[in-house]
Amino acid sequence: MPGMRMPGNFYLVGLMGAGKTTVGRALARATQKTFYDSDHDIEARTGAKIHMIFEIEGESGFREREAESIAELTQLQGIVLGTGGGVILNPNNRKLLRRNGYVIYLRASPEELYSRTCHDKNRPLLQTADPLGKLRELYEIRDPLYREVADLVIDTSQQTVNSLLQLLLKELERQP
Ligand SMILES: Nc1ncnc2c1ncn2[C@@H]1O[C@H](COP(=O)(O)OP(=O)(O)O)[C@@H](O)[C@H]1O
Ligand SMILES: O=C(O)C1=C[C@@H](OP(=O)(O)O)[C@@H](O)[C@H](O)C1
Ligand SMILES: [Mg+2]
Repeated sequence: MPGMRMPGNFYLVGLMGAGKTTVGRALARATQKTFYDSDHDIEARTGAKIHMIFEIEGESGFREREAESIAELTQLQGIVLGTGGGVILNPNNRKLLRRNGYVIYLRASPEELYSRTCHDKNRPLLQTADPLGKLRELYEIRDPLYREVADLVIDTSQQTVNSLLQLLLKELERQP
């Protein structure tokens, strides 16, 4: 149902390859909200790609920049926010997401996530000898954290970006 206006903010969480950026952009268009992505925000502020920030400042430097970005983006109203997959590791990020928007967890199996991300070089955590093993490890650690912050869990298995969008719009319409 394109063009449907809904109140508030929608925040998308999930692992790398879950579709936060792609589905988030489509959801923003359909709900007439402005789309933001925390990774794009960090790249715009620094003028550097995510993999470059990891190379220069390490994961901890990236996480600091990510927390700054989340603190600012969660002040905005009427947005769809695609977060980075590791955003939920920081308790303050989790608090800000829960407090300021409706949080949607896009779930997928490590195998599906692998098939969606295996050709992309801009995800430094997956540039290892065993990226599928890494995704399995991250899934174990993070799935409970995504569920902790989520108002809605959507299984993205066997769904195209468009069918997910339709499913999401139907679910969101039912919310008070
Ligand atoms: N439901 C889906 N089915 C198939 N491919 C998908 C789906 N969601 C996303 N993708 C593809 O997977 C890749 C990663 O998507 P992206 O939106 O960047 O994920 P994230 O931001 O969660 O890491 C993109 O090429 C995107 O087109
Ligand atoms: O899962 C993670 O820790 C990360 C996910 C990435 O975003 P996507 O989930 O959009 O790929 C990006 O923030 C960075 O490479 C770290
Ligand atoms: Mg993304």
